[in-house]
Amino acid sequence: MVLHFIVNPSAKNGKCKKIWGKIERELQRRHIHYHVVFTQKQGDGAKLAQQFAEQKHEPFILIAVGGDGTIHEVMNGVAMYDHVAVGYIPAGTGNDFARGIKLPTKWNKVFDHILSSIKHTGDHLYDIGIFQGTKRGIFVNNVGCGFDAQISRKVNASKWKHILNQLYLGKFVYVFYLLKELFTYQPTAVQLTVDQKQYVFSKVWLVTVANHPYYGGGMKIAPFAQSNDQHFDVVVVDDVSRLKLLALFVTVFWGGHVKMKGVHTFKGKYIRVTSHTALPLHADGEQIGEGEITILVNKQIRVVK
Ligand SMILES: Nc1ncnc2c1ncn2[C@@H]1O[C@H](COP(=O)(O)OP(=O)(O)OP(=O)(O)O)[C@@H](O)[C@H]1O
Repeated sequence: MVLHFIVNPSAKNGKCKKIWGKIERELQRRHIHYHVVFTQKQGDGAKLAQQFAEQKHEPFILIAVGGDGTIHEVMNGVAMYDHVAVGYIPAGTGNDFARGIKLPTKWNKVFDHILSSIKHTGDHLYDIGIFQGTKRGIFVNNVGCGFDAQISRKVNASKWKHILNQLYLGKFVYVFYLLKELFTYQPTAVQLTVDQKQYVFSKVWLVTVANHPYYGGGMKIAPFAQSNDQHFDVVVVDDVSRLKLLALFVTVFWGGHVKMKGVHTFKGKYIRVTSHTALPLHADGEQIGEGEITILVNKQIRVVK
């Protein structure tokens, strides 16, 4: 058997390249046949993954090495092909997908798990979500509408992000924009459809549609979400003061925010979010434009872990 890898050497501020070096030595030490390709820029993960899937006709395992952006791209490339099982070795800064599927934190433990799963054909099924707004695609962690998407949009556009990331101070850019938007963002009326039911909220800060609990590098935004139940958890934050929203960003680290007044939770397979204002949107932290969005549980993919 040959293991196929897609590695994003730039993930974790370039540390992923070193982690791959260690994985490669381990593969050679164990005499495991492997084939590796490296991403060179944004979008390569999806293209390379799709190329693998189209070239191969027998079932195979494709292992992504990088952060949430890398697994997002790889899943987008292979989600429609039933002969691919995906593995993931976390080597990013946030690693929410790894938390979501309960992977060990150390790469060598994940690697051992993958190898023993392969021997015992221990694949797990993972829900794949499809979003359709101004853009269409697959998400693996969550889709966000509103305040949080606005922060990630500002962070990604910031010239400071790259500079501070190099100094391992990238989180400060998030904190800066979180505080800035906390004082300037205008909550808006939102109509939400979850399966056949419709809800109207008047002052929405954010709507998150989550496949598993974790978000933004370990925040437990949807504490009860399960990535294999073929449903998504929806969290709406509506009509809370700016001060309370700040408190929410503390309690969210242990999932305590779901008990706060103004936080509403739902579960469904079909979710639609509309608003009269152009809501900023993200999928797995990547910008996907603004406006209305529809989200569906699409299918399940085999994950080796
Ligand atoms: N060779 C490359 N150079 C620069 N960027 C790349 C390269 N290959 C991929 N990318 C892009 O890097 C971005 C970040 O990658 P990724 O999310 O995996 O790492 P991270 O940001 O360190 O981790 P996390 O998302 O878990 O915080 C992705 O959007 C991806 O498209």
